Amino acid sequence: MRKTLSSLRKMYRSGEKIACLTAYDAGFAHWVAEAGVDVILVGDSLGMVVQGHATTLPVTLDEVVYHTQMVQRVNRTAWCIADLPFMEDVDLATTLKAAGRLMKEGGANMVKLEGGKRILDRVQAMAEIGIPVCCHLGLLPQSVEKHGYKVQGRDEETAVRILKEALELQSAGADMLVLECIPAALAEQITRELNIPVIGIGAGADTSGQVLVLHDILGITLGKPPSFSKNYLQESASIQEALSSYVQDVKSGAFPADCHLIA
Ligand SMILES: Nc1nc(=O)c2c([nH]1)NC[C@@H]1CN(c3ccc(C(=O)N[C@@H](CCC(=O)O)C(=O)O)cc3)CN21
Ligand SMILES: CC(C)C(=O)C(=O)O
Ligand SMILES: [Mg+2]
Repeated sequence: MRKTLSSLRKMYRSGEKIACLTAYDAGFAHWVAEAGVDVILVGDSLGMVVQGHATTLPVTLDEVVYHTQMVQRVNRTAWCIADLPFMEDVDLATTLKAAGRLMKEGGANMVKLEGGKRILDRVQAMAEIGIPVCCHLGLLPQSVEKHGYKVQGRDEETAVRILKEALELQSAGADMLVLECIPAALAEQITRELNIPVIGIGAGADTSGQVLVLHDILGITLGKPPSFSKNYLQESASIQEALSSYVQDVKSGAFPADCHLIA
């Protein structure tokens, strides 16, 4: 049976950690789901790990639709989030048209978009239509050319802004939030103050769940993987075993360990 928003909320309320991984094609989606991953993210990180680009910016809506179709053709158990690509969120009409395609053509269960204050009207409109929304704060890969791949929220002013934006996104109707590369204490505070599941990546252990990029946990990333990730294939006899270990470690709280925390 497929995870639903209500089953994810139930996990969240009971304190069961939500295990999330990216997948971009049918073969991997099958084994990721089989390993017991709760949420599959068809991330625009596909631009980097699949297409070989240096950033996620070149990824198109057609491409995310295509990859979501491949994933959803075989995924029967995981909740599936599709990323809204760079510039598909510039205004309300563009956002709704793109989100509609990810749901209708891609078969996504939820749409994720980066940013806070800037996109409040878009989050509210999607929520009113009935599109489940995941927001994304902290390090925003689509803003890399302006801000770089840098930890966000180390200074008090930015930390306060991120917390405020998280609360505003929740009020606008966000159903879930990804926090990327922020100090663990800030992620813990945001998770505590919100009443929707918060999924962390490089954000410490005290969120409702964890997400990593598939290629990073299998050690097949082009170039250096982020320091908050872990190569699970190194200590596993097969890809299937590596995926299962990741799920187990998220559920038990063994991942992230102290060595995966950003300094
Ligand atoms: N392979 C891969 N893994 C990811 O986690 C990932 C992607 N690609 N692409 C999309 C975004 C971009 N992400 C990134 C990319 C680089 C860093 C990085 O270089 N971080 C430094 C820390 C920087 C600092 O200390 O300020 C690191 O050493 O981890 C972090 C997140 C996370 N996402
Ligand atoms: C890093 C995660 C959260 C993401 O947005 C992606 O894989 O594109
Ligand atoms: Mg992304």
